[in-house]
Amino acid sequence: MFDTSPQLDCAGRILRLDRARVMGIVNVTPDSFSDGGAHDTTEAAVAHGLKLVEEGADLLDIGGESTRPGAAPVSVEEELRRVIPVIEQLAARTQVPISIDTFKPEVMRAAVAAGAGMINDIYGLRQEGALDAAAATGVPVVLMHMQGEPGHMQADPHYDDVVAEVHGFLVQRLFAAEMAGIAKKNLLIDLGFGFGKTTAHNMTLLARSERFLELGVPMLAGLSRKRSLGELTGRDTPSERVAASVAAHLIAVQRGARIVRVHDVAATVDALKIWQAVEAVPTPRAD
Ligand SMILES: Nc1nc2ncc(COP(=O)(O)OP(=O)(O)O)nc2c(=O)[nH]1
Repeated sequence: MFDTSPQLDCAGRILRLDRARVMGIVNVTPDSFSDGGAHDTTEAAVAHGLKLVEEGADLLDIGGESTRPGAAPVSVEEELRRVIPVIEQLAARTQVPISIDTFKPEVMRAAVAAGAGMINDIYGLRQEGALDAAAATGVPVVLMHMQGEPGHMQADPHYDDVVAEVHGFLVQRLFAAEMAGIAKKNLLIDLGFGFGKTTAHNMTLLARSERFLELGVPMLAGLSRKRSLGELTGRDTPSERVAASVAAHLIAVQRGARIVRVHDVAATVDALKIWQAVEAVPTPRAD
């Protein structure tokens, strides 16, 4: 029987989605909310990426601009200076697919030319030129929901029906991407936890994740160390939210997520091994 499970061709590096996959976060930024400054030189970022692959990351997500509320905007030149050397070195020194976390078309093109095999866009390709740039690269694209802009999205997020509104947004972005020439097999969605949402909104979306499976594309979930997890646990320091992050991503996988975007790769890989061991238990035959 041929393998019918979906897979992504990330510029020649195949990411099989026969089981949940772990995307390790490499923020080459001075101000990311949970690890800003920890890896903001090329050497430190490359070393961190290699460590995450050692820990079991199935792919890496390289980011050069923090999206946390109030983060300083970064120019195209500065973002390229930060991410391109890291992508080049990681692509040369590891076999896993490399994703670029950017919404700028110029960075998308340059990152793929440098060896990235996936685009992760928190704006869902809404910036001028992003649809065409992503289509031209031919690599898979993550379309994420965000209400508002990073600078003020958390001021007072409001929805009449957060599930319906996020669903409608993603339907529209999937349509726009396909109209721009991006094949549906190269599209993924992300509910955008923490991007213009309260903790209640985030938990509602997590609880109803399965609602989005009907869109027919793999779902990515990114709750790692986020503020909502801190609110629910009382853990004010992002690095103290590992258990909460693992729990949230396990639930996301149980409710349909195929990729989880995490800072804490080793802990997440271990948790998913338990999940997969239980999933592997055959269903008893109905006699
Ligand atoms: N697809 C996707 N991409 C994302 N990029 C950044 C962040 C924010 O987290 P982080 O990168 O840790 O922080 P910062 O944006 O401050 O660098 N979250 C997501 C997410 O949930 N989904």
